[in-house]
Parts: sequence; C-alpha cells; structure tokens
Amino acid sequence: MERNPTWIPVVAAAIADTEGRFLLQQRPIDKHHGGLWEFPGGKVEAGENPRFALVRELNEELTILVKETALVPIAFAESPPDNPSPGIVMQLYKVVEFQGIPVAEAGAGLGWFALAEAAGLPMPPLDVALVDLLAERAQ
Ligand SMILES: Nc1nc2c([nH]c(=O)n2[C@@H]2O[C@H](COP(=O)(O)OP(=O)(O)OP(=O)(O)O)[C@@H](O)[C@H]2O)c(=O)[nH]1
Repeated sequence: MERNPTWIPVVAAAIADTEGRFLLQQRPIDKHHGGLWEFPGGKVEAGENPRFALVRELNEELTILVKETALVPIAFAESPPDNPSPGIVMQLYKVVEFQGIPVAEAGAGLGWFALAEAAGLPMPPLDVALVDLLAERAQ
C-alpha cells in the first residue's frame, strides 16, 4: 500500500434555501463529467487554503460573494481505495451567508433541489455520496 498517496483536494458548497433545497450546478457538456449535476465548487490550487479556494470558485462560477468565515465544514467524500491514483477528497462546506444572486457560468445549468430530487439526478460519484450522507442525516 502507498504510504503517502497523493490526493486532489476539491471543495464544494452546500447552499440551501429556506425550504431546505440545495443549489446544484450542471457541468457544461464539454467538460469531464459533462451534463452531471454537482455541488458548486472546484479544485483547490497548489498552496491555496481550501476555504479561500471555495470563496474563489463560488465567485467565478456563480458570481456570489462569500466570506471564508461563512463556511462551515459539514461532510467529506473520497475516491475509493481501488481508484487509479490520484484520488479526490471532496470537502463540503455549508454556506451560512452569501451576497448576490447565483448566476450560472456559460454552458452550465443551475437549480434548487430537495435532497430527494437531487438523489434522482445524474451526478458524479462523490456528489452522490454527499447527497446520500445529507439525506441520512436528515432522517
Ligand atoms: N464534483 C465532483 N468532481 C469530481 C468527482 N470525481 C472527479 O473526478 N471530479 C473532478 O474533480 C474536478 C473538480 O474540479 P473543477 O470543478 O474545478 O473542475 P474543472 O473542470 O472546472 O477544472 P479542470 O478543467 O481542471 O478539470 C473536475 O475535474 C471533476 O470532473 C466527483 O465525484 N464529484
């Protein structure tokens, strides 16, 4: 077994409305996992703090302004051990407060979904795991 495996850190946002629906983004069709729905976010750049990475991604992807102090870590998901290296560790932060109105980037879709609806959407594997985790906790 690798003693020091390399992981790609990915951060994602759980943004909920007052009815408990989550904001999900549909990846542009020409990208990896194109057409799949995911929690907004993206890769942490080399040397970047994960919270600042999520603040940056949410501004780039949705045009909203979030303070790093408005992010609360609530869950994570990781690629299975038999996944070709490097795997992904995806940290999910609850967004307590943000400024602006979320707007999708070019070619991407955006929507608010209850967890039960989200469970029926095509999603990449780690987003599926995170939706399952949130649904279990909500029971
Ligand atoms: N959200 C999510 N992303 C995943 C999963 N598995 C996986 O390989 N990824 C990849 O993790 C990366 C997330 O970063 P990103 O959203 O910044 O990706 P991107 O396409 O904008 O950047 P890129 O062009 O560098 O790939 C994507 O390449 C995405 O395909 C998964 O289960 N969920």
